[in-house]
Parts: sequence; structure tokens; C-alpha cells
Amino acid sequence: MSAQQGCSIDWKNWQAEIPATLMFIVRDGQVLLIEKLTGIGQGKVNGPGGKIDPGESAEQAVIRECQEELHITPSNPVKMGELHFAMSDIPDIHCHVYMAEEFEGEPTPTREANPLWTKLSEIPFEKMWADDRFWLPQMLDGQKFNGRFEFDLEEIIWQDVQFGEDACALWLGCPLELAK
Ligand SMILES: CNc1ncnc2c1ncn2[C@@H]1O[C@H](COP(=O)(O)OP(=O)(O)OP(=O)(O)O)[C@@H](O)[C@H]1O
Repeated sequence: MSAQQGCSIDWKNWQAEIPATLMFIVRDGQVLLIEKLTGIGQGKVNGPGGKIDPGESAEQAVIRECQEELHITPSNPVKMGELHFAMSDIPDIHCHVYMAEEFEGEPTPTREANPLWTKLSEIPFEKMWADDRFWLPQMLDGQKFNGRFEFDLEEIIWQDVQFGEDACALWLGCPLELAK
């Protein structure tokens, strides 16, 4: 795997089929993860999140997904990153990643997810998508980021992740938010 060689994706013209979101709520040294029971990445550990519905902003979508998956409503979400996934076996995904420190409600298991409060030092990367280890620790440390990954099935074959305020200039945004 190389960060610079062997990428078959024309990222300048790349467009994802699926706009999606992820939320990481951090409180008292723990992050609220889920065991995902349905949809893309079923069986993996991830943050709550899911597809953006037509007419929704990314922020509206991530709040709705937290309500559906865990019966909680995050407050004051902060956008931390974008993830661009060129996939081999499923449609490409463009994911907007948020963090929050507050929420209303009690994380509750649902048909879609089991809540997993996880110590920041004990994140189970071996049960997560392969890209997570390349941006999640830095994001939890407060760094904004932009990540591009080419996958062959579940394996990363090319990646580029940038951090800091410069990374935000690479964000593609969400159609609704760009229209504002
Ligand atoms: C490839 N590497 C990856 N690394 C980290 N996270 C990844 C990911 N690939 C997909 N994801 C996330 O997985 C969810 C899928 O969404 P998914 O659950 O299928 O959508 P939704 O809840 O709307 O489901 P239904 O369409 O109702 O089944 C969504 O949060 C998306 O960001």
C-alpha cells in the first residue's frame, strides 16, 4: 500500500453514489460507538450514522440517524472531517464526520445498533473499518481531517489523509450546504 502510487481513482472528478454521516460523541474519557446490526458494515463497530436522505443537510441526517439508531439527540455537533471511499464491491461513499460532547436521551439498543461506551484508550480497531485507525485517533485528539481511501473489498489499496485547517479546504461539502 502506498499513499502516492497506484491509485486508479480520478479524485478530481470523483462523485460518490452515497452521501453519508458518522457521529462520535465523547464524554468523560469515553466515546459512544455502536455495534452495527444492519446496512453497510453490518457486524462492525463504528460511530452511529448513515445515509443522508434527499432534502436533508449532513447535520440533520447525523442527528436523525442518532435518534433512529440509539434514541439520542446530540447537541451542537461539530463537523470534523470528510471521508471519500472508492469501493470495489459496493457504491462509493462520501461521509461527513461529526463530534459532539452533549446529547439528550439515554443510548438504547435498537434493531439497527447496540450502543458501546468505549474508553478512548480501548477503541476496538480490529472490529472496525480498516480506514478508522488512520483518522479516528487524530480526530478524537481534536484534529480536523480529509481522508480519501480506495478499497478492494475490505482492504485499503490506496489512501491519503490530511489533517488540520488546510484539510477543510479539501472538503466537498453536502449539496444542500453548498447551496446556502
Ligand atoms: C469503507 N470504510 C468505512 N469506514 C467508516 N465508516 C464507513 C465506511 N463505509 C461506510 N461507512 C459508514 O457506514 C454507514 C453506512 O450507512 P448505512 O447504515 O448503510 O445507512 P443507513 O443507516 O441509512 O441504512 P439503510 O439504508 O436504512 O439500510 C455510514 O455511517 C457510513 O458513513
